[in-house]
Amino acid sequence: MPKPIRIVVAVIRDETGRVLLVRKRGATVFQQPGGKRDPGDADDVATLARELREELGVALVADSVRHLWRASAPAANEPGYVVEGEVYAVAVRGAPAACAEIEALCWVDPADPGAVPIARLSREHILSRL
Ligand SMILES: Nc1nc2c([nH]c(=O)n2[C@H]2C[C@H](O)[C@@H](COP(=O)(O)OP(=O)(O)OP(=O)(O)O)O2)c(=O)[nH]1
Repeated sequence: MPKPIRIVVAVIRDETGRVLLVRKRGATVFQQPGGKRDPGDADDVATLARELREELGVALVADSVRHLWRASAPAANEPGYVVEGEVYAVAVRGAPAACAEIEALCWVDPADPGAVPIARLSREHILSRL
């Protein structure tokens, strides 16, 4: 078995409780904003701040960050791999927009995400627990 891919992901909610998901260019499923830790990131919060700035053009509100849990699932975009995600609830400053490799955003009701295609980590281990 290959080593799990370690990722750090964000739960960002709007005022009605909907959760922000992103779809990368070339991917079919939506997933949490976030990504792999870079060697230059001091910690998970640094990874989140960098990924949210790159993907959504927003600023992480540092004192909002709350670790929720760790969860694993088959990786959405890398067949044969498992992702192990540290999941954080966060607030951001600014209006999220699809930047860099993000092609689309969507806001879903975690209790009823509807027909949107959603990666397993998000569907089975994040949205279902919010
Ligand atoms: N960001 C993120 N990645 C997820 C989630 N669920 C899930 O299976 N993945 C998978 C997709 C990819 O296979 C891997 C994360 O890669 P990524 O492409 O988001 O991370 P990255 O920007 O740091 O990576 P890279 O382009 O440098 O390879 O984890 C999720 O909710 N959020």
